[in-house]
Amino acid sequence: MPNTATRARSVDSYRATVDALVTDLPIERLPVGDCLGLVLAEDVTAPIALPPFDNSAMDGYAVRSVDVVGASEEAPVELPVSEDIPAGRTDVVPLLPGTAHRIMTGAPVPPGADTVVQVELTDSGVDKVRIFAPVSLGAHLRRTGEDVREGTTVLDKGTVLGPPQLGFLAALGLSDLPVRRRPRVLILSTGTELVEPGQPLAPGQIYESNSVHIAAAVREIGGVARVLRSVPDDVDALYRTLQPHLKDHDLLITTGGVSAGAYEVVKDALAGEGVEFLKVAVQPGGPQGYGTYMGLPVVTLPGNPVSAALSFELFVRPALLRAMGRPDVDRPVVRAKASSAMTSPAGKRQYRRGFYDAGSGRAVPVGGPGSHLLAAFAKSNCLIEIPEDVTEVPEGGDVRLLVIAP
Ligand SMILES: Nc1nc2c(c(=O)[nH]1)N[C@H]1C(S)=C(S)[C@@H](COP(=O)(O)OP(=O)(O)OC[C@H]3O[C@@H](n4cnc5c(N)ncnc54)[C@H](O)[C@@H]3O)O[C@H]1N2
Ligand code: MOO
Repeated sequence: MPNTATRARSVDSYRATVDALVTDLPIERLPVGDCLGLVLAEDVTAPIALPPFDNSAMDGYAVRSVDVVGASEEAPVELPVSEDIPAGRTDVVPLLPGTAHRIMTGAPVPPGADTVVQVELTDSGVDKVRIFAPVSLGAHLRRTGEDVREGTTVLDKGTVLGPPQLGFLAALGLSDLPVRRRPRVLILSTGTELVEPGQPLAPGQIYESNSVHIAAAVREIGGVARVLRSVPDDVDALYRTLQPHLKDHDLLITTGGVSAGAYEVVKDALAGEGVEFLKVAVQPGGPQGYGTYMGLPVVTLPGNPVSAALSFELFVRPALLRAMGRPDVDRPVVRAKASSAMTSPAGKRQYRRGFYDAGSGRAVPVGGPGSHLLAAFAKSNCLIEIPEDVTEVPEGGDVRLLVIAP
């Protein structure tokens, strides 16, 4: 008697299941330079003002504006230069009326000065300077607190820390930040046919690529990926490989060995050990598994490379981003016109690899629906979503896209 298929879970329901598996990551204080892509766990208050002191925006001369009124090419104003103030000078020497201090960009403006004359408007004198143009009061001064006032909230809890935010927080003197730490993801590929890239390939063997893709996808969102050497279709080898690493990770991702064949190593090893196997109504990515093995949350992805990648994209990526506290768990969605007709199986949500051209508003399917078509995936920038109740999309039909690359 043929195996009767149990009803497949919907994409949305399975996404919620995987989301619930991955717990929120703990809050830690991490060095500011290690926080790229992480999320602030508390509001940040400015411990100092920015700029912290009045300083010059130009290389030139600090003066009193009244002393240079009426300066021109024909009638330059000459002032004695009594001090030289490079950036970093920390002692304070007031400017006396009728004198100038030579000053560099970023150096503190001396008390008494209210204006900076840029060097190009002078003869660059060292002991005395001739000024050839009038300068308006306050020119080229960067005032204390003009950017940030001390004690104000400058970034809110929940802010994603990109280069501008990190540079700014460093400028405030913050050496470490309260963030949800990176998820540590353990990755294990399975399959006796797999060979590491760089090694010779015997007939019947293929290069192992899933772990490279999944690890890169984990790192792209700010996670820490640890890739184990792939295991053959041997349950004991799988247990032995996993055992030493179960403790220090937040999630285990396996690929392969979850469908209906005779050598399904992941299913054989983990079914009954806290991991449940099921079918999801999606193509690619039908056979899936999830659960907790020896205390470690596990997601078992199907082995076909596009299936594994899409399963990560649809189910695991949003769960990890949410656990990191990221507000932006979903890919940008756009609507476009299909450049050619497509078919899709009834009752399954299909994700076709595609190329979205924002200029024309068209989505071009790249390659077919097959879950082995890696070259097409590598040339795609979007996933074309064909809903469960749609079996045919006509040329020019309206489609929804997930934008996955620029
Ligand atoms: N009788 C059935 N057969 C299959 C079904 C089914 O429902 N009934 N489902 C098919 C679908 S859909 C998928 S997806 C695959 C999933 O199978 P597994 O998870 O058991 O994956 P494997 O059989 O181990 O591998 C599938 C395919 O992918 C290649 N592979 C595996 N791992 C890697 C890797 N790390 N790097 C590169 N390529 C990899 C492997 O060589 C196979 O060609 O099952 C279908 N079959
Ligand atoms: O569901 Mo499989 O993942 O289509 O190739």
